[in-house]
Amino acid sequence: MAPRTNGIGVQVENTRICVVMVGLPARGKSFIAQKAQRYLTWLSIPSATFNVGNYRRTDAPQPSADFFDTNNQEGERKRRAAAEAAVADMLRWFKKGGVVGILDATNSTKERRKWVLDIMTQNNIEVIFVESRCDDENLIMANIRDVKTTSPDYQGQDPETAALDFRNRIRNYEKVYKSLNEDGDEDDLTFLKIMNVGKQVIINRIRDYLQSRIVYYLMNLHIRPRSVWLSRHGESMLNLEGRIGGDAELSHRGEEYARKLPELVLESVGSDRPLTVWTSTLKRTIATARHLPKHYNQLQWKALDELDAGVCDGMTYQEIADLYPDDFQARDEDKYNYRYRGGESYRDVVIRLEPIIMELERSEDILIISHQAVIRCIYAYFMQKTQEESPWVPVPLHTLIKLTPRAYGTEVQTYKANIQAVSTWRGKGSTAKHEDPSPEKSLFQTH
Ligand SMILES: Nc1ncnc2c1ncn2[C@@H]1O[C@H](COP(=O)(O)OP(=O)(O)OP(=O)(O)O)[C@@H](O)[C@H]1O
Repeated sequence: MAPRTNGIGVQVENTRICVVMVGLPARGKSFIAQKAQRYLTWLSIPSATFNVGNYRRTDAPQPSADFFDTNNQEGERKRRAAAEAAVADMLRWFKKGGVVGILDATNSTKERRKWVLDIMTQNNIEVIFVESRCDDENLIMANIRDVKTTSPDYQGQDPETAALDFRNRIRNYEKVYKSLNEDGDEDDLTFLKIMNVGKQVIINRIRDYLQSRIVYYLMNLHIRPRSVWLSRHGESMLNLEGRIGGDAELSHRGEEYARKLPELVLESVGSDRPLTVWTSTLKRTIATARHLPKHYNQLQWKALDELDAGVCDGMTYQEIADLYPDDFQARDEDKYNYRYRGGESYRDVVIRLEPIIMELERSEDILIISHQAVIRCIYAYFMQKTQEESPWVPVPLHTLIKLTPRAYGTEVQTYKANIQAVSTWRGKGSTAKHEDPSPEKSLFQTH
């Protein structure tokens, strides 16, 4: 059997990594875990998160702070049982082909970390500990209000009482908490310690490529409020003819969209704070960005160029179906993996977009003007679309999409320019030049 590879080209046949989160409550462990899982899944690396709190809730659905007191034996027993159940499930999942399993729990004592390390090592699974430390009281309280008072642990309770109880829960953990290698005797462990949301990071004994990708990604995360805007170029001359690829000029209506875009952006930003604009290197995206304010920084990325249709570049779908019927069918059957002859697949596009995603994570407000397939891939990253779904997502022309990352997900808003354009969406099996996606396919709530 050929070795399994994935979106970052790593052979993962023998690699299995358990990422063990470490840190007091409300330090963003679940936030970090779900982002890492989303990134790895997007790159086709089988990954899953095992949240010990979810296991504990089956036995203790709404515990008060004293449940987490280390002198509470009943509480200790139940928390230990929850950790054991999560680890057992993770091991079963690894046996079925999992590659990166994330253990989302406080793991705040050396004993607990050693326990996980021993089990994983016995099963030939590498372990990286990822600790989030934060001593910014304001941020901790904001986190508690943001996500903890609405947690199932406090369902139906007064938010202020819940926040207070959660603060007390943290105090119970603080009594026994040991930061990674705090006493100098965990120096052999592989770990990443993130202090105050990346102000300082410590990296210890990172070994292979996949470990270093995970660490690099996590080092780049930030939580400053921001949005990412996505727009396709204005309608092009080839869009009018229903031809794919090429490097055409904008149509008359496409030009109109380019002129309207600054107003649309201003409306959706809600202030005159400047955005950084990334376009592809193709004429139609550069022309679409041309009327944006001069004080917006603009950058062209080759990685944002449209999916390369190889020998089919410049053809209509009907021409492709006539000339390459087997290819046409193969693409419909597995659009994510189908690679045009001499061109690219969606999978290839995701690989070349990986540096874009990394840069997006590091950045603040960015407006990306790119192409249908590329925007589908970026959208899939933020919205966790599967490989089956993402190549079919309708991304209409003359529409601005605003993505705003939140604690555990991404909010989407769309702004229509109300300038007519052809539809370039195509349903499975169809060779129509311009087909409207059925209303239920329309994903976006429009402004
Ligand atoms: N590195 C970080 N340091 C502090 N806060 C962060 C960090 N990363 C994300 N956050 C914030 O943490 C909040 C989410 O908290 P989260 O639920 O992930 O905490 P947790 O550590 O998993 O808590 P618990 O142990 O109770 O599950 C979000 O509001 C997010 O903005």
